[in-house]
Amino acid sequence: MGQIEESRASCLNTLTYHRELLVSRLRSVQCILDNLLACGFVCEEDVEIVQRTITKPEQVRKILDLVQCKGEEACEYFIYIIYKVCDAYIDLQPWLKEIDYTPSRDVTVMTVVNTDPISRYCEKLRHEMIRDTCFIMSYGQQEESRLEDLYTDTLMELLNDCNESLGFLESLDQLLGDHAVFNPQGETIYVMGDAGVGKSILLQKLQNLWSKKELQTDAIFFFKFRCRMFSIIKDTEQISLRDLLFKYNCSPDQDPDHEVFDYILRFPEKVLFTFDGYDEIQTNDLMNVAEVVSPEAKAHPLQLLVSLLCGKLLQGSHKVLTARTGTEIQSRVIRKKVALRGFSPAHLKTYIHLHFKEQEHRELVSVQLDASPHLCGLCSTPLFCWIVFKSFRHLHTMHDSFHLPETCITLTDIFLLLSEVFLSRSASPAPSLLKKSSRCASDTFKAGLRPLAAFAKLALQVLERGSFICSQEEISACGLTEEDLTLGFLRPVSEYDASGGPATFEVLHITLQSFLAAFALVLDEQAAASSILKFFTECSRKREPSCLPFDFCICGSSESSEKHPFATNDHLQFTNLFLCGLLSKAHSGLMEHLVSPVLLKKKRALLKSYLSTSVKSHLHGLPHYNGEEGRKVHVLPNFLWMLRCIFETGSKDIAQMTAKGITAGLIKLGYCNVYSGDCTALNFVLQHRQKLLGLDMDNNNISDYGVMQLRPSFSKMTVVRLCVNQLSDSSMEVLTEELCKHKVVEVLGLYNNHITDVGAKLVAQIIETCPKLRVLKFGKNRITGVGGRFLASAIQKSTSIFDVGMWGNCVGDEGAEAFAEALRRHPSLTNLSLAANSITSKGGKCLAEALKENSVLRIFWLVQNELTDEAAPHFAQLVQANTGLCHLWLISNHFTVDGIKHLAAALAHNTALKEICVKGNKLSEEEEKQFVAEKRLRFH
Ligand SMILES: Nc1ncnc2c1ncn2[C@@H]1O[C@H](COP(=O)(O)OP(=O)(O)OP(=O)(O)O)[C@@H](O)[C@H]1O
Repeated sequence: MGQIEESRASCLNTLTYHRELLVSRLRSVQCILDNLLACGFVCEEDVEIVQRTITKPEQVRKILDLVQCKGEEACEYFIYIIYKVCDAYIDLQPWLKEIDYTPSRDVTVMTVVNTDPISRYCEKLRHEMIRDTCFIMSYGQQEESRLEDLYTDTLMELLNDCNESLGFLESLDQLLGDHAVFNPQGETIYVMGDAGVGKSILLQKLQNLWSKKELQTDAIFFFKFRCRMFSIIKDTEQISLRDLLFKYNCSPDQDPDHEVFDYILRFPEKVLFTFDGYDEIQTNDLMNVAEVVSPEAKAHPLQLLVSLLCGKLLQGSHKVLTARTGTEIQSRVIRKKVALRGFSPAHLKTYIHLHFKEQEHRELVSVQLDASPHLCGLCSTPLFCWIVFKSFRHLHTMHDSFHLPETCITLTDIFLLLSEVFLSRSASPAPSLLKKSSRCASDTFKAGLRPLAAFAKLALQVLERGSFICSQEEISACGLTEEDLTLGFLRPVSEYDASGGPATFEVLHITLQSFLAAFALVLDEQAAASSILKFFTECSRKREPSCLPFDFCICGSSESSEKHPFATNDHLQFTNLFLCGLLSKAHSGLMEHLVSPVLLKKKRALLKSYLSTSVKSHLHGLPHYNGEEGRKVHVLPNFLWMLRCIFETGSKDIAQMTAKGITAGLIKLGYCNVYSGDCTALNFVLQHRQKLLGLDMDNNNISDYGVMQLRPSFSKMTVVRLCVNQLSDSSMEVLTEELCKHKVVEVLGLYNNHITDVGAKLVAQIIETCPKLRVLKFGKNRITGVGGRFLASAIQKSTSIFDVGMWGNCVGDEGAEAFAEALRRHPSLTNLSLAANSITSKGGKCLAEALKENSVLRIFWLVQNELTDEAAPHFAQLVQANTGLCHLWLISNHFTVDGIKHLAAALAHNTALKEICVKGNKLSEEEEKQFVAEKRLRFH
């Protein structure tokens, strides 16, 4: 009791003693008053008196006077409020620590209600965010799926500023963390990915986790924006940062003193922003928009956006920005970069499980997918996967016999399926009545032609004026009724208009808008037939972006945004692609029901002739250069779009002509954002190739499905470069079968994939069987000593191989010993890297001993291993043996000055060695200096 008394007495004293500090730091007066009133420590009149006082410090003084005169209990309760509502009294938390405050048992039974505007606002934000994010955007308007029921992880690859892979994110929490930050000054986390890969859904998941307090972050405010909104606002409209935050998200209630905004300005690090779809901003020169530095100033929302991204406004706030791949963004603002790569095979399995509740459906779909790697490739893009699954479910429910198309389904097929689902919904009263009826797609399209044509016309109109949004008037002008809107092609949008203006709509997905626009071009019987080519012309006018990794980062130049306002023109490319699909022979059966066959034929001929001419001129104009592997050509992303279009047309003639037109011996498609679905298109062309060809597809996203699609083309491939492509052992099975059958491969690049010892055994088979194989790049996989043994033993038997890269595996001493055996008197190997392979002195000794008998090896990399001075005498003997070795790389091992002395002494007996690099070993700067005379011993 005595102790409690003492602590109570100390609360009163504490308030007196720290009065000045409390007066200057206590801000949220209302919450204190509300609680004091609720507990009866003050009365209504007291509250009024305090509220009548004008300045905040005066109000605090009054409250302090009141509680102090009410006694110790009131004083302790006063401190307890500050302790409990820590968000609102963040400035006083250090003070509580300083006075070592712990609430007494008596006070903890008292209730404290958080009526602070900041906390209330955070609650409101979370509440609204939960409401806005718990469902995945409804495509059919009738059905909605809960995000948590359907969200499936996707591959999230971390990239550096030159777009080189830094591995994969394991969870969404890591997105906001410091891992893989390459520019600490930048404040924006940049998430990029192709159409439909799940950028918006990823943000939605992030928002949903935050709203449920399940995201690891200190952010207590979360503002979400869709970028297309920024350019929809009139040029003349000027708004303040406060309006941007509060009008376009939610606004604080009962905050007469603007405490929420003040708090945001004071603690920007508590704020998290997401900006979705930066590519959708329609402005000519986004990079040169004038920045705003004052939070009070009014400016166009785009200026506010750019200023937020650059950290001129709310510096220190967290920002996640998404955009389509290829969108140009100033690298100085980017903190870290993540590329979304869609569903992996394991993710796809999970998604099947989540999507289909019925076991029968799950099994049917799995069987059909297993039979078609091409379909799996397409389904690695979540949007396409969703459409395929949704169509399957709908059509399977309606018609007993529905199966997914078996061979070579195209993107056009996928969007036709979606349209059929939409149209059939309106036509069919209840699925059960129709069950077992046979499906007739052309009947569904014929019956739905009026609304379909109207939606298509609308989509084209909107696309032509470079927009994604349409008004109610435009909708009516196209002849669409309220009932048509329920079909599912459009959805209402509210977030663009803060003032509650008339309703606007958007097509459910931009890619669907492109599809509908293409449909309109085909259906149009009024315009000249040649108008189908308008977007081709537009795309070819645009500056061709480069595939090179570093070019992507160089931006900010005004020339990049030429005539067309969009940052990328993917949506136009997609329109062209769908046009090719709709005009293909494969779809003529359907299209002839919808448009006059004569006109259709005319349009098809026009398209074919255009494609032929442009493929020819494209291939002709590509820059060729001579490299080690012969005459090369580095193709540009436009070439990829051409391949996609050719595949959609299904025209063997054009494919043949393209295959013939490739005059170079090697095509480089590195960093071109090729995904697994594209490999079918590539194969469609390459299968017509007679001559041998090298294919460099390093740094793409083709996965095992892509390799399966390329299977027939491997017969002609001399160079197979598939580095950084997420390949697993199953790809090695395909490669081994094909390459060993045809035996023409000379270069095999498999660096940085997910290959294990199982795959290494298969690759060993390739080395043994292919007599022309010269180069093997196999670094950064998951090879241990076991796999190392297979490879070394195969290399031992090869007489052609001269360059082997094994950097960054884990072959250890077991692998080192095997490689030592292989190297002893090996006839051809001149360059070997066993860097970063956990090799200790034991393995190092074996290697050095064996190499004494090898007179062919010129470059030997043992960087980043665990060699110590114990191995030094053996390497010294190797050096002394003067075998012909020119470069010995021993960087970042554990040699000390004693070990290096051995090497230095041995160099005196060697004439062939150009250098031994020993940087990053265990020598001080002073110790390194004693070797300055030996120029070939390099520490830098
Ligand atoms: N992680 C995921 N889990 C489940 N479904 C997903 C996921 N990601 C995407 N989807 C499905 O794919 C559809 C399209 O995804 P989303 O709109 O996020 O693509 P996007 O990358 O933003 O495309 P765009 O660049 O064309 O706007 C979603 O509506 C959803 O049905």
